[in-house]
Amino acid sequence: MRITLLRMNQEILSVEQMYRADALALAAGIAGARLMEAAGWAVARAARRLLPKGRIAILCGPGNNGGDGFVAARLLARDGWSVRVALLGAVERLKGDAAIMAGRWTGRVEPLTPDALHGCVGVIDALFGAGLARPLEGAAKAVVEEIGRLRLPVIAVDVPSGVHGDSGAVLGLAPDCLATVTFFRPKPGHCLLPGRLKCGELVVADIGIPAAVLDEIAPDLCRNGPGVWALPEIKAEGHKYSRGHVLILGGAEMTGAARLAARAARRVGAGLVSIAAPPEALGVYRAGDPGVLVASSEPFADLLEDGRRNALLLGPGGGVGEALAGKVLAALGTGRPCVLDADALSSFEGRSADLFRHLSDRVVLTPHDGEFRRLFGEMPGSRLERARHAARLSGAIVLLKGADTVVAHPKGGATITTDAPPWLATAGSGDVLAGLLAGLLAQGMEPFEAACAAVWLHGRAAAEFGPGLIAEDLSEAIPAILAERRWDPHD
Ligand SMILES: NC(=O)C1=CN([C@@H]2O[C@H](COP(=O)(O)OP(=O)(O)OC[C@H]3O[C@@H](n4cnc5c(N)ncnc54)[C@H](O)[C@@H]3O)[C@@H](O)[C@H]2O)[C@@H](O)CC1
Ligand SMILES: Nc1ncnc2c1ncn2[C@@H]1O[C@H](COP(=O)(O)OP(=O)(O)O)[C@@H](O)[C@H]1O
Ligand SMILES: [K+]
Repeated sequence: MRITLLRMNQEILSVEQMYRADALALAAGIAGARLMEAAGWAVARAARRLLPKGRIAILCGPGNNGGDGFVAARLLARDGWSVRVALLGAVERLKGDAAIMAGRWTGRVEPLTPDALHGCVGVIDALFGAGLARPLEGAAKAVVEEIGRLRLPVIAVDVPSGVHGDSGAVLGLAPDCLATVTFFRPKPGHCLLPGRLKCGELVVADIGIPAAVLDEIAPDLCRNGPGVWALPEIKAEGHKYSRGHVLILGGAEMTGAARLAARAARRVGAGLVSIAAPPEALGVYRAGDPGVLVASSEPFADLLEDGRRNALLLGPGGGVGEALAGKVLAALGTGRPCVLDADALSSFEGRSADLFRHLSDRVVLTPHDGEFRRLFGEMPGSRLERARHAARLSGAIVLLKGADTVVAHPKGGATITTDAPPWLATAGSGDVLAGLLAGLLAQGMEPFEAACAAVWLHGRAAAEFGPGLIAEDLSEAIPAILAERRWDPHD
């Protein structure tokens, strides 16, 4: 079964899917040269907007990325810009649409060397796009190094040359761009680090590929945002139990973590939040926020008996060890939606199979990279591939935290969050995320959507607050975000 993302209008296409989109557009009777003209037009438009007026170096590669460069050169020259075109390889070796576009360029074509940059105030990087197969070397490498030395502003065509479209990895080196103009839909490499940081502003240009090709391609990856989930409604006839009851397991030592999570769960709308505290720490928790219910965590099974406690969160400050592992298995045994974070994950280091056999897509695992390694070992591939693989392997939803947080469903769907600010990297911020997620689960959201929504709200709260943020601030920024009635699904 494929999972359907709500109003999936922020799709991300893999490089292979993008080639298929191209092929389907051609099969529908749209000429390749027309797509390339539109691509080059979008690049020229971005260049006019962003590059300083002066001589522009247009660096063309041996494939279709270079073809887009030739179109941009022609359009800019026609508008009176001074351009200098340099090609990697010989014009006679260009093929297909790239050869056609080189033919339509009537100016000079110089060989690609760092000299081509001299006297230029900006660069269009049309060396390699989707076809990048290996690290930059020779003349391409030398020119990109020189761009860095000269600190020239660069607009990349499709991707900064050297950035891998699927993984966001930099093969060898890639220019730091002012903007990147890609076509039809973004690719994972624009969203994952370090590629995203190389891109600068991302412009996604419509080049005439009909959106209907997506019916055939059926993408299962998208950018996270309000377009892909809907927050729970607050019902007029509701009462606190109908808004759900979150049960959070607190620890004996790190008592702040569960309290941060509890406050977040309440702010995001859970009707009730209980912290289950070890007997020796009950006093600490009882002295905390008065609106939180506090109960002894011993015996934990008793607390799980009341089915109204419909969303469970274990791990923040929980203390790594057998005791926590046992409680995790008891919580999973209820079949209720469950968030496993931090110590709940680390408690299964070296014995992850013991955990995985109890997981399902009602469970969300929320590791950062370190916890991920403890649970899943060293895995090859991009963060997207790793999160997807881990979700398949464990059977749970995996929310892999970081600057480019990935949420992956065991049956295939995934999102990447591209707009969380870096000042979220502060102690306790992960506990708040776990609390937001548990609070949304308690209100009945599907776990995958709840995970995506929690990540987005968390990032948005941090963005609204700005630098200087500490974990305690995050929950306080949530009400203003919930009050935003008009969410543009395209933003
Ligand atoms: N797919 C689409 O719908 C469209 C694609 N267009 C452009 O087409 C591009 C893809 O074109 P191509 O498939 O021709 O691929 P590229 O133009 O990215 O590069 C392919 C060529 O570069 C060589 N190459 C790859 N890595 C190299 C390296 N490190 N050093 C030296 N040579 C290397 C390959 O052997 C091949 O000859 C896109 O990035 C985009 O710019 C646009 O024209 C518009 C339409
Ligand atoms: N550079 C960054 N940019 C955006 N978000 C980040 C960055 N670094 C960390 N985060 C986010 O901050 C949170 C940190 O969580 P975590 O690592 O669990 O910290 P803690 O355990 O201290 O709460 C995660 O949501 C993560 O995605
Ligand atoms: K490029």
